[in-house]
Amino acid sequence: QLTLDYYAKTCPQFDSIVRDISQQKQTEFPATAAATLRVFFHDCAVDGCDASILIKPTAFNKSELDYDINHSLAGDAFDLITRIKTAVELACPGVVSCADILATATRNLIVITGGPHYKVQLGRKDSLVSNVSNVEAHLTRANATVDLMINKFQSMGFDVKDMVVLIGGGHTIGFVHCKEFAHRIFPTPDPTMNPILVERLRKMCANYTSNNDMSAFLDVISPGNFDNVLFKNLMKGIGVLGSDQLLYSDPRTKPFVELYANNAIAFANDFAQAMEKVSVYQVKIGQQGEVRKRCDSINHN
Ligand code: HEM
Ligand SMILES: [Ca+2]
Repeated sequence: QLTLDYYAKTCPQFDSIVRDISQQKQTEFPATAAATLRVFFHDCAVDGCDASILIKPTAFNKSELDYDINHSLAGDAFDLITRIKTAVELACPGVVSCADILATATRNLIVITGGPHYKVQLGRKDSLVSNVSNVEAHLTRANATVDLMINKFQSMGFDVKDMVVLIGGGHTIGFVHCKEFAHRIFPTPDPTMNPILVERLRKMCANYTSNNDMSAFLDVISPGNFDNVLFKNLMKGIGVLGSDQLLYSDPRTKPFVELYANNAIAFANDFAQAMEKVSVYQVKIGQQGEVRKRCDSINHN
C-alpha cells in the first residue's frame, strides 16, 4: 500500500528536490501550476494516477497524448517532470516513480498558487502501457452536458459535490483556447454569458481560426490565484468555458456553486479532500507497474 514516508530511507531528498524545482519553475513560468494540475487530472482519470499520460507516442504505439483533448496539455508540465526526474535520478537512481513526482509536484504547485495543502501518499508505480483508445471513456469536452459530466465523475467514485469542487478548483487557474468557447460568442452570443464579457472575448478571439494559440483565462477575475473566485464568476455569468457555466444552470450542481462562492473555507477544505482522493485513484503498486528510467517512455528490459 501507499505510505506518506515511502522514500524516507531510499530517497530522503525526494521532498526537497520536488519542492525546490517546482518553486523555481513556477517562478520562471507562471503557467506551470495550471499546466501540471491539468496533466495530473488527465493522468488520474484514465486508468489511475500512473503517469500513463507522460508516455510519448512512438511509431509502434499511439499513446494517450495522441488523443485530441490531450493535444492542448501545456509543455511546461512535461518539462517540469523531466527536470524533477533528472534531479531525483542523480540523487537516488531507480527509486522514485514518475507518478509520485507528478502527484507531489501538483500538490506543491496548488499550494504555491494559494490553494490548500493536502497529504500525498507515496509508492505509486508507473504504468506499463499508455494507449490512445483508453482515453475516450474518461475525459469530457468543453461542450459536455451536466449529465455526461456527472456520469464520468460517478464512474470514478466522485459525487456531484466532489465534481463541482474539482472542476471549480481546477479552473480557477490557467487558460482555455478560443476554439473551446467560440460557439458561445460566434455568431450568436450564449444568453448565459454577460454581454461585456462576450464583447471582450470576441475581440480577443477575432482571429482564432488563423491563430490557434489565442486563449483566455478560465477565471477572468483572478487567473493566477488558486481561490474560489471562479464560483463567483459563474454566478455573474462570466464563466468562459461552457461546461463550467452550466454548473450554475443545473439544479443538481447550482447549490454547490453557491456554497463555494460564499464560503472560501469550505472550498479549500473540500478541494483538498477531493484532491487527496484523486491522488490515490486506481494507483498501481508492486508488480502492477515499474519505476520508469525516463518519464516519457516505458522501460525496455
Ligand atoms: C467535466 C470536466 C472538465 C472539463 C469538460 C474540462 C475542460 C477543460 C478545457 C476545455 C480546458 C481548456 C484546455 C485548452 O484550451 O487548452 C481545460 C483546462 C484546464 N483544466 Fe479542465 N476540464 C474538466 C475538469 C477538470 C478538473 C477536474 C481539473 C483539475 C482538478 C481540471 C484542470 C484544468 C486546468 C488546470 C486547466 C488549465 C490548463 C492550462 O492552463 O494549461 N479540469 N479544462
Ligand atoms: Ca493514468
